[in-house]
Amino acid sequence: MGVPPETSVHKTLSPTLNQGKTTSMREPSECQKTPCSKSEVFAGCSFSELGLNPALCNQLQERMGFETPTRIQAQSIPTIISGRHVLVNAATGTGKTIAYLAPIIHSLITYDPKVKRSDGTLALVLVPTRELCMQVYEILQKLLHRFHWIVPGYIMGGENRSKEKARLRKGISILVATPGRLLDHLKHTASFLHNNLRWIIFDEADMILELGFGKEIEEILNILGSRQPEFVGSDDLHMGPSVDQYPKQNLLLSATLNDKVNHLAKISLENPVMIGLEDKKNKTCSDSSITRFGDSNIDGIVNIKVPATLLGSSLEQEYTLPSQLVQRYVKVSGGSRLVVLLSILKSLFEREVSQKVVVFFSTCDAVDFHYSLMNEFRWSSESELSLSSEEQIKKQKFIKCKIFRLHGSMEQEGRRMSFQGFSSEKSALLLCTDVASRGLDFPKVKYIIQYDSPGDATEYVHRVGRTARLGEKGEALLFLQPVELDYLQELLKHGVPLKEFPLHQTLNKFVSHGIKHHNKKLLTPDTHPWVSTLQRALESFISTEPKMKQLAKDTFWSWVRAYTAHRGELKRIFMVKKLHLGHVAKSFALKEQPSLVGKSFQLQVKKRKRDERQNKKHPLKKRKRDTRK
Ligand SMILES: Nc1ncnc2c1ncn2[C@@H]1O[C@H](COP(=O)(O)OP(=O)(O)OP(=O)(O)O)[C@@H](O)[C@H]1O
Repeated sequence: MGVPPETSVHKTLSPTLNQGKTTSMREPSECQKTPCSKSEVFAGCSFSELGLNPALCNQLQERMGFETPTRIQAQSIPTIISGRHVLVNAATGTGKTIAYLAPIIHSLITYDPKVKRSDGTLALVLVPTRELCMQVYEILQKLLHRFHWIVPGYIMGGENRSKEKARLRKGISILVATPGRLLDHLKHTASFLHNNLRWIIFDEADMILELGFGKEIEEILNILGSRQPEFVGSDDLHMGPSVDQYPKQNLLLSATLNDKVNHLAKISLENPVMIGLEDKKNKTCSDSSITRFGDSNIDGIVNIKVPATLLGSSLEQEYTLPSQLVQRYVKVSGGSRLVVLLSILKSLFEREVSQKVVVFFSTCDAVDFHYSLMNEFRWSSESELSLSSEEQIKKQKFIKCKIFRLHGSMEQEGRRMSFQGFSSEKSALLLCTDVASRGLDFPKVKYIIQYDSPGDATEYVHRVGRTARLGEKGEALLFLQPVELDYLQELLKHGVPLKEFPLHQTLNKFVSHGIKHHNKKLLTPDTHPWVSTLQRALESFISTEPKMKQLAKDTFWSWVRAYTAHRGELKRIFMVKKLHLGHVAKSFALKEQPSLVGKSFQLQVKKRKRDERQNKKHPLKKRKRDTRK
């Protein structure tokens, strides 16, 4: 294998580890701004000015249609080419994937002699979810179209291990992987060659750790010999490759950072450059200096001492959200939630011919229930009671659009089809859990609805980040019950202010036949005739469909269970005892609250106890919401 051309840059680096030191790399005034329109997302330079190989620049332009780099790409690409370890913290949808893939491909293209499959894996991209794994792999395939000798590949949970083994045996130059499956192959696939590994990239680094993969990551770093020496225990020393043939470079990227990333940064990054951190954090760094785009003179970058925590506490982190994103909340009591959700969705899909909406739920059951309900519930604008049989036939789907679902309990093939189907549709609705909240780049999503509130502000940021990407417009709506309104203060602590959604405007659009005129302004969602009419229709539908009724009951139980799973400060806001469970039942179109003493509920309780026992063993995997990735 050829000698990497950038190694000379490394000679200027201190050969010793520089733990606790980072470098701030900022383009004057440009990276100070929140991305708020296309002109502020993109940099004022070309890909070739960043020093990228001309053939790769062509590929970016012709195959991908990318004329200009984004600001985060303009900052990251030259720094990564220079060989420095990097930590990138930038808003959702700002092009972080190309920011790390382009410089790695650039470096691999320039290897002389050329990279061969027998060199094994040279770059490893770690991602938290299977969908993100597929997405990064697909981008890689496009980028590498002209560079057939550099082979992309992926390994992830849910796939066939033997087929993966065969692919690894042949050799994969750039490998995208989920942590569990990667560790499995590192331990059990002898033909997986990785001693030439040069790059490890943690995409959505905080999520990988949030999911409880901390131990796996440490083990992976040990096996790959990429853990920083002073953090390697004596037992681990034998695990890495005997000779570090080429300089290693690790990259961490995420739109949000947390305390656990501090630890990962410490054990995996050597003297890193920090890109995209907000002003506030840099102010804590006394002697930061500025490096311009394309400046690979790393002597010009001053290392800065950072406090004990590299990134500050996640409890106080201010998040950067695209400012063109319209963020609102809607206050709805439990009993009217379902009708309000369906009404908002109906009006969104009637408003625009091509509309893409994502709705987040807390549990897999909730996704399945609403998916079945929205597909099966039929409606006519006439009042239910006055319908003749002929009119019954005219009843149509309430929300007329393609509906997809995505959650962690689905079969792999179903997940793949939903992911690809929703991505390729021009107009569609996706019902999902947080499995879809990270990194997924569904084109043209205009509206995000958080029907069940997110765990914490970080999750909020990632969920809404599925819209308003790359300077595009987008709207986000958070459902809150009156007793949950303190959550707005939680968001505000992180610099996320929300305005109230004018719900009456949406509800007033719907005519409810046979109901006498009210003063519309005085109506609340709970007293609105449209809400009660639709609620009655939904309850009558559920009561006549035994399967749906059982699903509604199961969903009610698991929803209550998930509601108790909020952590820390949020426990104070989301308290089951503050909820009216009869109203919660109405939100599943049940006329009565299901018993909390029945057989099914006992099964749920047993499951919760089992989870709690597991949580004691694995404290990081605490949430009972859908955390399966
Ligand atoms: N230079 C560019 N010009 C035009 N489009 C780009 C450019 N770079 C990336 N994109 C597109 O921008 C979108 C967002 O990119 P990407 O998914 O990498 O963002 P991200 O910052 O990783 O987001 P998240 O934090 O949500 O993971 C993608 O559709 C990608 O193809």
